[in-house]
This record gives sequence, C-alpha cells and structure tokens, in this order.
Amino acid sequence: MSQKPKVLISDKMDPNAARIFEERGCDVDVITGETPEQLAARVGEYDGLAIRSSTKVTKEILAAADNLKVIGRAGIGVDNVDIPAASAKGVVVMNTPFGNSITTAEHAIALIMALARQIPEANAETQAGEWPKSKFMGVEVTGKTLGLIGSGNIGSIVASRAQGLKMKVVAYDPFLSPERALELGVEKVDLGDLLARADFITLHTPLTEETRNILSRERLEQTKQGVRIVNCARGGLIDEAALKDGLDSGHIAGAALDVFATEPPPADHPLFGTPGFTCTPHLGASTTEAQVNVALQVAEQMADYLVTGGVTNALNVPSLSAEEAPRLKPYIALAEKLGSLVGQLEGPGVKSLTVEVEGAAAELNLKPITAAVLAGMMRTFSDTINMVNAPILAKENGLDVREVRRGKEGNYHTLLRVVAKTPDRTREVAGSLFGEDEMRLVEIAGTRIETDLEGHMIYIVNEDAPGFIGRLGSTLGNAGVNIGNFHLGRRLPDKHQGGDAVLMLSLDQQPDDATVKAICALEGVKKVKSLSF
Ligand SMILES: NC(=O)C1=CN([C@@H]2O[C@H](COP(=O)(O)OP(=O)(O)OC[C@H]3O[C@@H](n4cnc5c(N)ncnc54)[C@H](O)[C@@H]3O)[C@@H](O)[C@H]2O)C=CC1
Ligand SMILES: O=C(O)CCC(=O)C(=O)O
Repeated sequence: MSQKPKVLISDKMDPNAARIFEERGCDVDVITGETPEQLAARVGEYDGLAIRSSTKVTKEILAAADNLKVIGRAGIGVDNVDIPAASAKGVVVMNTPFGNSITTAEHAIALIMALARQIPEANAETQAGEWPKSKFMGVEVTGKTLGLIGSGNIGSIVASRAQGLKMKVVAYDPFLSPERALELGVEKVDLGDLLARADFITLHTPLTEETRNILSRERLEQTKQGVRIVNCARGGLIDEAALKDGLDSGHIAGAALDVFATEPPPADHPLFGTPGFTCTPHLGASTTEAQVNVALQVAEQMADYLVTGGVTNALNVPSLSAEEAPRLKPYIALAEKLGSLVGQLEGPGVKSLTVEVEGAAAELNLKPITAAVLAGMMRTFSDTINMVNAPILAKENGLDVREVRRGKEGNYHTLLRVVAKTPDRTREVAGSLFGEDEMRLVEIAGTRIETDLEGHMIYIVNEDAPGFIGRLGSTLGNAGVNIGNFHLGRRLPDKHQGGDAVLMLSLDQQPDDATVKAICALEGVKKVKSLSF
C-alpha cells in the first residue's frame, strides 16, 4: 500500500483544514507556535506545509524540508515564504487568493469609519469613566474622496463598499485598465494626483520592491492637510516614522494600521499612544467566514496536489485542474522517461530541446509535459530536480525550449517526440501510449522500436551483419547478465543489411563497466550505453 502524504499545519487554522486533509487521504499534524529551529527539525517528515502568516518559510526551513512538495498559504500574502528558494527546491507554493478578500475589505472600511469618528479613542475614554462628548468631533465620509492604492481583489471590493457610503473613489494602480476603472466606477489617477486629492487613503497592494515605502516621507508630505490613512495590506508600504511625524504635526488627522513593518511590533513602537493613531493586530482576515473559506480552500488545493497532482492557485507553476491531472498523468510519466533517455544518452550537453505532441496529446496542456521532459532529462545529473524547478533551471542555464503541437494523427493515435540538440548532433526519441496509460518508446535514432523504458537496459548501435547477436548474447551471458527483452530495428530510411541496426535490450542485471567495454569491443559496434529507468 502506498504511504499517505503527510501534512503539517504550523499556524492556527480553522479545524476544517485538518478534516479536509484527512477526508482526502492525507495524514495531518497540527503543531503551532514552534520556533524556527523546532520547525526546521520537524519539517523533513512532511510532504505538505499549511501556513498562515506566522510561520516564516525561510531558506533554512526549506533546506531542511527534504520531502516537502507543497506549501499552502491559507490567505493571500506570501511574503512570509521564500518563493525563489521553494522553486529551486521544487516545492509548489499556493495561496487562496479570494477566501478572505471581502473580510479584509470590510476591515478597511471599519478602520475608515473608526478614523472618521475617532471611535477607538472615544470608546477608551468613555470606558475609563469620562464623558468626553465635546472632545470628539468627527467627519462625514459622504462626499469625501477615497484614494485607493491598489485596486485588485480587495481594493475593488473596498471601492464598491465606499461607493455605497457615497464616497468618490480615485484609484492608483499601474495595472488598472481604463475599462476596468469604468466597470468599478473609479477614476484612474496617478499617485501624485491621488495624494493631492484624497481625504482618505487606503492601501491594497502586495509588498514588493516597487511598493515598499510607497507612502514615503516625501509622499506623505504631498498628501492633503487632514488626510486619514488606512493600511490593511502589508507593513512596509508606509514609512512609520514619517507617519508619526505627520500625526504629531497635525498634517495627518488619523492613521489606522492593521499591519506593521515588524510583526508583532515592539511594545514601545513610536506610533503607540500617538493622538489620531489606531491599530489592530493584523486582523484583516480574522472573521469566522474568511477563516473557514481559506482553511477549506487551502486543504482542498494541497490535498489535490498531493493526491492527484492537480495544481490550483500556485504562484510558481502553471495551474493544472483536478480533471486535467489524471489525463496528463501517463503523459507526464512518458515525458519523464523520454527526457531521462535523452539525458542518459547525451549528458549535460543539450543546448536546445523541442517537445512535439501529435494526435490526442496535442489537445493537452503542454506546459506540464515539457516540465516533465526537462525534469527527466536533468534528473540524470541531479537528484533534486523535479517538474517545479526543472523549467527554472533550464531557463537559468540558457536551454532553448520549444513546444510544437500537431493536431493530426500520424502512425500513432498519440505521440510525444523529444528533439534535443547538442553542439555535435540532434537526438530524437518518440513515445506513445497504448490503451489508457501503457507507455512505450516507439522511435529512437531514426529507428522504429517498441519497448518499455523500465529497469536496466542497454542501447546499442551496430553495423547490421550476421553473427552479431550471437556474440552479444555470449558476452552478456559470460558476465552473468540475463536478457529479459530484446528489441531490434534497422535505421530508417535505408533499412537494409549492412546499414545500422539499433538494439534496446531489457536486462535482469545491470552490466558492469567491463561488460559494457566488452560489448563496445565487439566487431561492428558503434555505440553502447547502459541505461536505467
Ligand atoms: N490584513 C490582512 O489580514 C490581509 C492583507 N492582505 C493583503 O492585501 C494585499 C492585496 O490583496 P489583494 O487585493 O487580494 O491582491 P491583488 O493581487 O488582487 O491586488 C493587488 C493590486 O495591487 C496592484 N499593484 C501592484 N503593484 C502596485 C504598485 N506599485 N502601485 C499600485 N498598485 C499596485 C496590482 O496591480 C493589483 O491590482 C496583499 O498584500 C495581501 O497580502 C490580504 C488579506 C488579508
Ligand atoms: O492569515 C491571516 O490572518 C493574515 C491574512 C493575510 O495577511 C493575507 O491573507 O495576506
């Protein structure tokens, strides 16, 4: 019986996640609150790691994660995962891009209202026994301009809720098209314009090199007198020291942060206690509804990947639906074998690789097939290569990879051909599927040969002359190597005696170097390669 995939849930997550993992055939452990060292010591046991924002999946954690195949973020932001390191290690990183968007947008609206009416301060003083009725004078939001920085999933929900509150919404987002702006009913503006016009500013971008410090000191100085600012996206988008100075000077009337540059922030954070400042401890996604949504979704996605190979919402590999995955599975296995054959025959010298599909295969998603060819080929030089990191490494190494699709059937109802070029020659191999999933090599070195690619094999090219097969059989027999299967073909297009013959033999034992050398020395032999699949 094959072992169940093992998943670790390392952050607090709705219990539905563990239930789904179990129902979908995974073993699951829930161990939260560990130090990085404790997690590093444990993570090697697991195939999947389900996290929220507390677990930091660093290079060090990944280095210890020997069996890890997938990291699932129950939420949106993945800035707590070292995605390049995960990709290099062949680990898929997924998030749940929609499950908590409404909840987070509602939190932004709540903070806008809290700032407009100074609700946190009024609450604190009232409960402290005061009755500060004349101290707190708010502002209406009706008719005010809301400046949206980032109008993706969350930003656009904030826009629609703000419009319900009769605010005018202007948006700065370099990726916002005029059509989408029209659809959202927002005015697309540049950042300078937004800063000059907005009564309220709310941020909804990821933290990237472009967005880091997007509200810098200089930009905060360009905001309208009395502006109120909300950040429910990521710490690091605002210069916190400049924000404090703006509040102290009275230029900024209020600021509400759900997120901080360092989380949790130090107890003596300069903004704490500043008049007009309000905060929540990264609660943007914290509603029952959102937590159930993201927990269910992350567990479903991760279990799909671990059990069937389906890929949804991955940030470092193309998606592959749960329906596509079973159809692709035999092709992926065939692609890996053909890639491995090319890798074993040509070594690391391949400079360009074309993956051609014909007939039924031409209807499939080609990306995973190409990734599998690359993985099969590159795994002959490194054990740590898989379908996730192979395309990245191929690109880094300047390998020219192309894909060709031909809908028309040729001699086979479905065909996968790999054409690899080294500086000296072109190597072509082709395979097909018989029935649903029986894979066969059907062509090598311009020769039609039908064979499995399984276990120990030997590939031989020789001058087709009488007596060779007897000599070969004796050489293998003398070395104690039994032939399991024997496939022989003449090289196309001549196909005549005296031309080249190609042999693929399945062997019950792996021939040692001396036996391979002895075969090389047989009369008429041009090439010999011992293979393993
Ligand atoms: N406080 C919390 O608990 C939560 C925070 N978030 C954070 O909210 C942020 C936004 O989430 P979504 O709306 O789902 O993401 P999204 O990807 O749908 O939208 C982000 C938008 O930012 C825009 N953008 C990117 N670079 C920009 C730039 N330089 N200037 C202006 N706009 C830029 C993009 O074009 C995109 O439209 C994420 O960082 C996420 O981590 C998400 C959920 C909960
Ligand atoms: O999991 C959480 O509570 C934080 C959510 C969040 O920040 C996100 O989804 O990006």
